[in-house]
Amino acid sequence: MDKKQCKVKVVIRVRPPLRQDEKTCVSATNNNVQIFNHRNVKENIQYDFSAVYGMESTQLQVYTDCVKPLLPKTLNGQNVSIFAYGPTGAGKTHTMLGTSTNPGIIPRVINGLFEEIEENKKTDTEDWKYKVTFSFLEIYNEKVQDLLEPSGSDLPIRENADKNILIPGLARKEIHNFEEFKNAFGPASNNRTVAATKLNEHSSRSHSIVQLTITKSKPCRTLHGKMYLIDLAGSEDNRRTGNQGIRLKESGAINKSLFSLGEVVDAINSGLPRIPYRNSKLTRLLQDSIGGTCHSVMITNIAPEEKYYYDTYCTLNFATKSKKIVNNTVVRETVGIVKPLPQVKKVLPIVKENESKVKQQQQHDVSTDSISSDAGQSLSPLIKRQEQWEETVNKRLQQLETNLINQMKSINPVLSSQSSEQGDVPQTPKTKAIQEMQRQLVESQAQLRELANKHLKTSPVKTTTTNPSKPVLEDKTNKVVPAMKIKPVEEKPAPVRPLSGIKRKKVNDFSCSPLFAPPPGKLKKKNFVSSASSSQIKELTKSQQDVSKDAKIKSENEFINSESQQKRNEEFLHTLNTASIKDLQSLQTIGAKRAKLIYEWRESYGNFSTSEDIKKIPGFTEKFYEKLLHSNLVTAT
Ligand SMILES: Nc1ncnc2c1ncn2[C@@H]1O[C@H](COP(=O)(O)OP(=O)(O)OP(=O)(O)O)[C@@H](O)[C@H]1O
Repeated sequence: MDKKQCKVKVVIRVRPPLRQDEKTCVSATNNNVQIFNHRNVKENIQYDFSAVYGMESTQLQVYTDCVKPLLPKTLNGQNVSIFAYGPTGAGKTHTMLGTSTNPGIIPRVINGLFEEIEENKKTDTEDWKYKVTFSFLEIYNEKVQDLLEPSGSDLPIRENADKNILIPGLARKEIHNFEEFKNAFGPASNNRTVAATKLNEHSSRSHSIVQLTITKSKPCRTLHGKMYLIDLAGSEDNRRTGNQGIRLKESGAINKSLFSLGEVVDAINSGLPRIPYRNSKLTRLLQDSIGGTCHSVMITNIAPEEKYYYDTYCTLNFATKSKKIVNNTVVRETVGIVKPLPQVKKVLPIVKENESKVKQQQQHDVSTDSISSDAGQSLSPLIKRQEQWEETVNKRLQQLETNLINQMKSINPVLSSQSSEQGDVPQTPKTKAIQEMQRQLVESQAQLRELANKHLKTSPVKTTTTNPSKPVLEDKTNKVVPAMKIKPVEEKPAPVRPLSGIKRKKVNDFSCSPLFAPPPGKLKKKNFVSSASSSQIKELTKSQQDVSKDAKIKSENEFINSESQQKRNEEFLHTLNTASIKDLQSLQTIGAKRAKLIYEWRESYGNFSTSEDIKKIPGFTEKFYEKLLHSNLVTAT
């Protein structure tokens, strides 16, 4: 079989505006979609696809072009999947199901199959027998549910020895004509999980899947074909859907499985050897019908209204990524209204270069099979290198520290526990020795700070002195890019305090400088005190010189609680609202994709009123926000 046929074909369908007075931002021609950013009138983005169905397109046209040619393949033992993808309210259900007066793909396929069978029977030279069965299921909140015979239980997905995917217990109904299908499908549709959201009165809250199996047999030979017709749940921006509670939970499951589907489509269309089918029920189910020797079409539905701009933009990017790799000819270009032509020429090579980077990143992602919400975050090599270095240093420090604590405890566990309870250490020769030890500790802390400052001046991530108010990052290619301010660690004398008072703070309660940010969750909260003989102190002193984190932790905690935090916060918000993609990327924990998302969100919806607003961007979780805020506020010092 021609390998090209195994790719996922991606087409676009634009639904007409639902109200005449709504402003639109999409224009479609045969192979091209343009979207206009109402916030930036100079910008329109163009996407090329092998097929684009505009607002005037009919159900018949979409069916005839995209689906009908695949019916003979199913009848000859091949697997096919057709799915409608897009944001909520963009026309997926309309495309797949339609209405009684304007039927969509599902009813047309059933009719078409029986017509095709009749035609085949007329021309078949051998006595083939045909059998068509259908099942109807939904995946709701990652649970597989039978819609033909609902039982409420989550059906398992299995793979047999021939690598066919099966759902034991799923009802299957044989049908001989369209009427029989309609009679079974109609009532079953009422079992589907549908609810009203702010954007769609009848929003599908699950992926609904019609599975058709077609058996063509004659003595000693049987061909098994399978066709999936899928109305995917809509990708959702919960800021606009107003989803809460159960709707919000549904939305999380929907977005996660769509993300997995995107990964699978990308992997297939990139020709990767390993496809991450197992990351969601949806992709697991589709394993034998998408990629490999199967034929798949993704009909990408978009809505033309301005209010859908960001959804449309994201959806087209999702679709373009797939399409780009299939044909290698897709051009995504940003054209200035004033001088469109020269800009087109300039942008093309950059897009190609980005394509190869994206491809490399995808290969890495798929090989590690990661689909966490952080999967989209790709750290720049510069920051990665720095993080690796920090981790090594931190591990070493932790090890030394643990040794020190253990040794102290082994020296005098009784005193250790007493002191931690009572807070005071009696003045004995041993405690004097401790005080000496503390003094040395403070000294070594100071030494470490000095080293840290030296490192900041010489490390690959460095500040320039030309304009202290606006430091820059310099990368290996000697390109100078603006960055967040990185100040050297402040030279504050750390107060001498009894060891009994030292309490380790949980590492993720604070974040140290870029040099010494500890890996999360490695240190545990500990109270300790010790006393030691002078010989033992000698032994420990060497370790203490390396262990100087306490003073650092304290000074940074002081900073976090200081008044200037508010100012830093404002600066951080300012960066979010004004920085270019490159600048955003230079923030701690923000990778290329997230930087782009922040930038695009800002372009679409305007400035963030608080830094917390970035949680409204899909994929920016509370946890990520806290990590981002914390590390950048501290880094900025
Ligand atoms: N091509 C079209 N022509 C006319 N009306 C359409 C078209 N596409 C969609 N609509 C109408 O737009 C509205 C939303 O469409 P639909 O319910 O199909 O969206 P959806 O993408 O399935 O949304 P959800 O993901 O929330 O289920 C419906 O009222 C539908 O009739």
